[in-house]
Parts: sequence; C-alpha cells; structure tokens
Amino acid sequence: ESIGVIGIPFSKGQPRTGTEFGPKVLRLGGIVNKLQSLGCHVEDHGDVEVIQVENDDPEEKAKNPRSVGQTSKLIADKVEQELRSEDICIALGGDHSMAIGTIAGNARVEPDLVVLWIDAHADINTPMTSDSGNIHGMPLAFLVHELESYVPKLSGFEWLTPCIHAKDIAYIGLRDVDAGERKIIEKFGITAFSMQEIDRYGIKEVVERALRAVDPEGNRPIHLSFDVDAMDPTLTPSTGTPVMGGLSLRETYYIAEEVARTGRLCMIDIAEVNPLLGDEKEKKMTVDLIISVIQRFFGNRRGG
Ligand SMILES: CN[C@](CCCC[B-](O)(O)O)(CCN1CCCCC1)C(=O)O
Ligand SMILES: [Mn+2]
Ligand SMILES: [Mn+2]
Ligand SMILES: [Mn+2]
Repeated sequence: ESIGVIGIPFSKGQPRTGTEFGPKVLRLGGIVNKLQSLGCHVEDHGDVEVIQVENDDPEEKAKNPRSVGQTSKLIADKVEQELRSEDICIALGGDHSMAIGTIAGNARVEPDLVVLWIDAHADINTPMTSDSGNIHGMPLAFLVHELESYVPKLSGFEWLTPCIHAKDIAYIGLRDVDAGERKIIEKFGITAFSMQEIDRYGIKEVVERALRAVDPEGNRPIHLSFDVDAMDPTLTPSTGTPVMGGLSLRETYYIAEEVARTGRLCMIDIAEVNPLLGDEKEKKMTVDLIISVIQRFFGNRRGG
C-alpha cells in the first residue's frame, strides 16, 4: 500500500513548548526510510500550516481555541486530500489536539471509520469538565455526536461537526482519567480497556475485545490515534504528561502487529512527542522506540 506522511508541528493544545518539534525529530530518526526499507511506498508530504492567533483568549476555559480550531481545519483539509491519493496516512504530531483535524479529515473519506485510542488518558473532557483547559485533553469531545449538545461552539471551530459515535471508539492503556471523563465513558458506554484490564486479561484478549467491540464484522477502516504517553515513561520519557505503569514495549508491539494484521488501518496519529523534555539519551530512546512501533504497524513482524 502507499503511505503518505504529514507533519503537524503544533503545540497550542497544551502549555509546554516542544511538541512542535515532534515531526522534525521523527523525520531525523529516519521514519520515512525505515518504512521504505520494509518495502512500503512512502512519500513525505511535508508539514501542515499551523495557525498562531494573537490574543487568543480562552473561551469556556478552553485555551488557545482559535489557534487550535483554525489549525484543526487545515489539518482536516490536508488529511482529506492525502487520503484521497494515498492508502494510509501517518500524521506526525504535535500535541493530541491534532486528532480533531485528523479524525474529521479521515471521516470525510472513510465515514464508517472506527477509532482505537491508545493513551494513558481518555482525552474526552468537554471545556466544562476539563480542569486544565488544555484542548489536548478534549479532542474526542469535539468529534462525538453524543456530546454535541454538551460542547459549546468555540471560536475557530465553526467548521467542525461531530463525525463519530461513542460506540465507534475503543481505548487501550488508560490510567489517568478525570471524573468528568469517567462519567462520559459510562454514560455513553464507550469501550475502555485500562492498564488494569490489560493486567487482568492480557494484551491479546484486550486487543481482540477492543476490535470486536467497535468492529464486530471486521470490515471497518481503523483510525489509530497513538499518544506516546500510552507507553511506560521508562520507554518514552520525552512527553508532556507521563504516567507510570504504562504499556510495555512488547504490549505496544503486539497492538501494532494485530492492527496491521486486520489490513484495515487507514490512518495513524503519533501524538505528544516532546523532544525538549528529557536528556539526549531519553530523547533518542523515545524517538527510536516510537519508530520501531510504527514499523510494526506496517508489516515489520518480530517473527520475520
Ligand atoms: C487527564 N486529563 C488531563 C490530561 C490530558 C492529557 C492529554 B494527552 O493528549 O496527553 O493525553 C489532566 C487533567 N488534570 C488532572 C489532575 C492534575 C492536573 C491535570 C487534562 O488536562 O484534561
Ligand atoms: Mn496522554
Ligand atoms: Mn450529529
Ligand atoms: Mn492523548
């Protein structure tokens, strides 16, 4: 299949500088040629233009709404364009607010998509339930039909309408979920496998149950949104909201290999790489392990 890579050098969904350099360090880590070496046809389509609005005052406690909303529109347009010419798109972020645009854009091409959200966090706060006001903790709330009446139309988001249903989402890796998010997950019956379920059932069972829950017929395109903080911080320390007790490298490889085996992966987000956090060794380990995980989504199997 043909793979298109886009960069999303964006950081306004959260307060720390550094995620804007995520695309750069992943490219320098050799992501494009390491995928080409697997026999994939890979083309790097450069970076999405990001918008930084002056005096971008918070609305409903959500910070930088105009910068995030306007950038998300450009992301959606770029992803839509990409997916009309490539089989698969890899979006290199950038903070996780990027997923507003990547999922909205993907859904224009694949309206029947399901979302696997690999993350320590649920990222489904509304502006009202969020205690930080950081939009990287809210992306799914802007995308889900069932939350439409709970999420105010912020400046910059006029273009966006919800495009997925709660039942189309499955979480793997949760271990830091806010009270408001817990209520939303329960109220709408969102499929959620925290680290506790992974310890109870094992990763094989969790991946099988997650896929069966969102795609029982095994025929829907998969949008996989990978927050690098899903992995244990000893593996990916260069990220802004690390939480101990995360996915092992083997569990992460297993997820990637099983999703690859479906043959239905259409888009991957790689979110929350922040190369300004950690020392040189930690930055290199973060980048190298992420690239090794990405390779597993594209046919690189441990068994050869
Ligand atoms: C759990 N929710 C947080 C973190 C969101 C992380 C976004 B991601 O993209 O990296 O996953 C944390 C909210 N507060 C919890 C209590 C302590 C202060 C932060 C939020 O800011 O909404
Ligand atoms: Mn996270
Ligand atoms: Mn609707
Ligand atoms: Mn996230």
